Amino acid sequence: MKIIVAEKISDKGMEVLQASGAQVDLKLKIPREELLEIIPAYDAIVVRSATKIDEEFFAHATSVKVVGRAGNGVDNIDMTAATKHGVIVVNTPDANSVSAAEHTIGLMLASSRKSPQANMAMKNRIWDRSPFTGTELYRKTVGIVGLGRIGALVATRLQAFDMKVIAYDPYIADSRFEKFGVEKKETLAELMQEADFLTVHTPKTKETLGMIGKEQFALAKKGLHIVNCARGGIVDEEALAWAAAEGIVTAGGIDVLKDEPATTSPLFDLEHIILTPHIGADTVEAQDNVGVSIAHEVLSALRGEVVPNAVNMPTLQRQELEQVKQSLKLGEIMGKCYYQLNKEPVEQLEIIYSGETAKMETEMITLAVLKGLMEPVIQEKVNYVNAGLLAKNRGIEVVESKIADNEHYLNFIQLKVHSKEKTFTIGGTVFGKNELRIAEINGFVFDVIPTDYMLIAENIDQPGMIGKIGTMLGQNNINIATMQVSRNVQGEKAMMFMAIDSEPTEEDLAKITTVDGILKVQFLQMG
Ligand SMILES: NC(=O)c1ccc[n+]([C@@H]2O[C@H](COP(=O)([O-])OP(=O)(O)OC[C@H]3O[C@@H](n4cnc5c(N)ncnc54)[C@H](O)[C@@H]3O)[C@@H](O)[C@H]2O)c1
Ligand SMILES: O=C(O)[C@H](O)COP(=O)(O)O
Repeated sequence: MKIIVAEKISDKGMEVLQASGAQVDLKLKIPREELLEIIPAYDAIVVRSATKIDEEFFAHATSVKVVGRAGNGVDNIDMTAATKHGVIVVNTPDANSVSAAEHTIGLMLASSRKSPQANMAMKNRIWDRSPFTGTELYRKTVGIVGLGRIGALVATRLQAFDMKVIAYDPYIADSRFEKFGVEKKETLAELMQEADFLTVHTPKTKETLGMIGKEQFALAKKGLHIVNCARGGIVDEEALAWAAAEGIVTAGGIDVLKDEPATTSPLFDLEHIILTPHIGADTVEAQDNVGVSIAHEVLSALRGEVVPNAVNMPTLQRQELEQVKQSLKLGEIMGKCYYQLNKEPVEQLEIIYSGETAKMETEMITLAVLKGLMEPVIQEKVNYVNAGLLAKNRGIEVVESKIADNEHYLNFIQLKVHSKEKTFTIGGTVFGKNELRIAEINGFVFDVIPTDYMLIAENIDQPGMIGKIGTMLGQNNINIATMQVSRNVQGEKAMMFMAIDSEPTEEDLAKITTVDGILKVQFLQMG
């Protein structure tokens, strides 16, 4: 296993990676061209916010299975491209939140008291108190844009300063505002009109880029203090410069700029706006948390284990994952059967979860079914990350339904795979903790343990069929481990389901079909 660490993570994080036995190459500040040249040799890459992980990167990164973002924001990673290439992106969304929140408050206090400017004067041996009259936070109104992890930490901390906290976040429930004692504002305009201090804590998205612009500043009270410790560009830099020139914004602290690393921005020339070079997460504690967390996540993802913070696939808590683990296996096995038994392209995949399975988090099971379904016929690697997208691209409509009760089984998954001409069905259950069973194929009832090699034969329900097929397989040196026969109407079509110990050749199968009464024989590779 080879892992490249392209941006600095803590020594503790490096130690976790190295202890895994993987080859870990630290390549700080590696030029882009060089990175693209060497990346084909790596299984995983660890980055922070400075490395662009885009389509061009993935086109070169042919062996990369995991991108570890040692931090929170993933706006430097093209998630669509990662998903398309089946690469898992993991991050550490919580590990640096406290540091970012504290830096936000630090910027708010420092800019309000002009501490950095006073420090500069002192270092120039100037003792003059008069330019540094500041403003208190006490009893002022702070407007928070985005009441997520960091927004909420900032809110509770500022309440200790006796500030009135109002927030605008149209994507969260009212209960979250209530939980943090924050007054909800329905519109950004309302927030802008009431705030004495404004701080943004949204991700960088199409919607949030430039969301605090000239129009918003024009609504603000004169003397607004502003902080951006989220992402550069959410507060439009030109607009902020304009608002400062107009006396609308009189203080501010900005940790993030639109184009980083930045040496040009209208903000560099603003006396009352203090700047830091994206250091919100740069504390010993945050970097230790981030480094250790990302190391564990990357290693888990590489081993195909639980990844709690996978950004581009459904995540499950450890307990939920334990619950669905066997259903994932069952779903994948059943999905795998379709193209081995049918040649018609799938139009619609119906997945019916019933009994206890209906109460589970089934999103991942559906992905497991899709993974199994497409793996036998697709050249690209199919995994939980790209299975949904690959199915969509192949025009497969996925319909899930849940039925609380199942007459016969405690838990049951049934697939109805619809092609243009017909519908193939397969159903299965998990007995006890981990006993998988195929319980139905095309209306024939079974109780079969899926094994690596299986044969399915359709035959006329007449005496002597089992003996004939057994003899035929024996002649070809194929041992039957277990066998079940199922029929619905006496004398009509029946089905035999056999677990065999070795893989038959095409010739073996052809010979069996010559047996009188055998209608069809197909081999299934389940493992
Ligand atoms: N400066 C740093 O070093 C540093 C450190 C950590 C995180 N960050 C950044 O801080 C930001 C917040 O991180 P977080 O962990 O709190 O994220 P989060 O996902 O927990 O919260 C973001 C909140 O923003 C809200 N939101 C999204 N779009 C919105 C919109 N258009 N209007 C209003 N609200 C909107 C969401 O509903 C959510 O509640 C991110 O941009 C992250 O990258 C920066
Ligand atoms: O999103 C984050 O986690 C912060 O912005 C920190 O980014 P960094 O890891 O590049 O410091």
